[in-house]
Amino acid sequence: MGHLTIKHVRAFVLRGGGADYHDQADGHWIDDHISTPMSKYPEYRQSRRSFGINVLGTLVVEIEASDGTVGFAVTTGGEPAAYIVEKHLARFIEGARVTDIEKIWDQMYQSTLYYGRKGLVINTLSGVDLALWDLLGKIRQEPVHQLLGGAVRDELQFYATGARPDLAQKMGFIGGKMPLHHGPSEGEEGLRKNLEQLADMRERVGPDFWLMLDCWMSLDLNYATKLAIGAHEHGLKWIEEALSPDDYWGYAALRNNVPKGMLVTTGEHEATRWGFRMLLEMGCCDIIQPDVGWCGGLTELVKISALADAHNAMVVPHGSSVYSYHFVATRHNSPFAEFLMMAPKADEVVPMFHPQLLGEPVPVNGRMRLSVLDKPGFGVDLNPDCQLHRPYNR
Ligand SMILES: C[C@H](O)[C@H](O)CC(=O)C(=O)O
Ligand SMILES: [Mg+2]
Repeated sequence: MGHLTIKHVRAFVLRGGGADYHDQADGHWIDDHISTPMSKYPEYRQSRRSFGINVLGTLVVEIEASDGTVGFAVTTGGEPAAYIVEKHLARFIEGARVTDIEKIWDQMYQSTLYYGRKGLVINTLSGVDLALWDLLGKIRQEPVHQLLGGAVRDELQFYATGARPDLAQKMGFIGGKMPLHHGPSEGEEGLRKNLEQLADMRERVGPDFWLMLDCWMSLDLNYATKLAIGAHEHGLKWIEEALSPDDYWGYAALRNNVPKGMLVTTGEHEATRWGFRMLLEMGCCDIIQPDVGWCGGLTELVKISALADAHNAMVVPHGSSVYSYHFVATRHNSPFAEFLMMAPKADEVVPMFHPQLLGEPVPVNGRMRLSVLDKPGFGVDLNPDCQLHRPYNR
């Protein structure tokens, strides 16, 4: 096995849902007047697709070993990411040993530093990294959670993100996270509506069910503080991604400002151990939420998680389906996981990356047995019904 090398890497683009989970049709809860950094422009307030949240589409990275085994992964990044894989990163991948994951990561990161570090480039690198882990798992016929050192629990438990925590409660989830609908540019009236929505949901779910608000980078410190104080009487468990991911200082101040017991969470748009080091050392949050498809992949997430552990912070990865399930199972400081409700009305559990993956497991009663993940690699296949497009076939 040690002598197996990588023969080919191929990058494809896919449209419609899946890893680019904001790429949904009209009427989906995920695009219904959600507060964003663009909400200050009234013409971009009603829909995130209006400002282009879904322009990139899904990147599919396929890596083929010299024995013909193929590993793959999906993330966001679409055509520009496919360009980076084929025209730049391929040189570090093809010809390397299938076990060279750490070296390939370092070469991809160092060689893109002058135009990378965060965002699209790290999404791309993450996609390659996840495909390498999938390939190694498939070659060794072991699930990725075993390659990572083994699971620390037999079952994962989930909270649900979506418009209907009351329905998520009935489906067995441990909590519900709602999108915030109104930002600072909608003034006091918007703030009142945000709090009314939370109060209404608290009424429906009773006193003990976790309720959280996802602010998707859209607030300023003053608004976030007022929201947190107002939300405290409705038992808000955490306020998520309230500020710009660049505002480490704002997060540190917000953490001081929120009522005792309320948690501050962020990090889904942060990347690499260096970005998370800022969040952790500056005391920005209680829970970090890296997305394994965006933060640098699994190789980097393991390092980020160790850093968080040393700072007594939990790591609850953002979405990302099987790619995070295999990780969460192996970490003591990841006691629960997120499940993104991709049904348009958030009224049923559907696989998060549907329709792009086959065999994608979902929580049942808000839980997932580890045995469900006991398949080689990440345990999923690409759906052959999805139209793959390879824009930069070398
Ligand atoms: C619901 C949020 O606006 C976003 O679409 C997903 C997210 O940030 C999360 O799951 O966390
Ligand atoms: Mg979020």
